Amino acid sequence: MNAVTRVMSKFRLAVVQLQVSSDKANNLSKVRRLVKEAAGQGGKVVLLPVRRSECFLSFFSKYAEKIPGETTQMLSEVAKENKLHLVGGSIPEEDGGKLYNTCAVFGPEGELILKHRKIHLFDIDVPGKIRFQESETLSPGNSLSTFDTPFCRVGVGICYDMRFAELAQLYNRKGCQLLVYPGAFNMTTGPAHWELLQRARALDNQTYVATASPARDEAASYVAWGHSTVLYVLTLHVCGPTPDLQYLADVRQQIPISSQRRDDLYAVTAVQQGSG
Ligand SMILES: NC(=O)CCC(=O)C(=O)O
Repeated sequence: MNAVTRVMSKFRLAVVQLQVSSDKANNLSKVRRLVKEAAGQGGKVVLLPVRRSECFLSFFSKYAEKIPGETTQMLSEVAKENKLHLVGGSIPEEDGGKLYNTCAVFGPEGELILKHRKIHLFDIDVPGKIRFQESETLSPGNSLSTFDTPFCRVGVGICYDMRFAELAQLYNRKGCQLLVYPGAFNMTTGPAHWELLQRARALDNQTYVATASPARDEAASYVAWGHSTVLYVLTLHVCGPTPDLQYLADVRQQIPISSQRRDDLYAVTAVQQGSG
């Protein structure tokens, strides 16, 4: 049975935007409180933002953890306590002497469903504005990451991954109805592209898209744009935090681009599915 045929038409998605600091214990206790609050309001899938360390490469090795490790153990407990799917933002992961930017996803029994390692590293140079070279510190992941909930199939990316239309297209081909991107755009690219990219991914793929950012902290050396987006969707409207899978199915039927693709003329294919 695939995700499309077994949907419960609506569910509540919660996106947590919190002020993230370098105080790990404080971040984790805020997460615990906010996920409980989201569950109390009917949240069945909860999306957390990237940790601040995503933005501070020098902190990456300092805060890196194994998975499972302290943070993911706590996220697993929180998912289990609240009986929901938890998309655990992203944390610095150390594995085999390499560092990754990794999003761990947990199910309602606290089980680790997957870990998505950021595939596209944020290496940009906008003169006078922002230069960032994640590849000097991090290694890229090599796998696509999707998971099933009782509501829909979900595709996972982290931050810069959202710029790559091909990834979202492949998730669409794999049956995803919701794409989630924990992220922390900056004050240069955020205003210009953060929302536009979400709309583009949603429109091209006729999927829901959700993003979670740390709250803006003007005192930080990397100021995140913030603007976690509850959901942008589809062709005609921006919706609230309740994805309506029936609406999505209707739009896909009304404007049936997935069956109208010219697979005889072009293709987007995954070349390999490595580990990590
Ligand atoms: N850390 C990131 O991936 C930031 C991505 C970003 O800001 C962008 O403009 O893309």
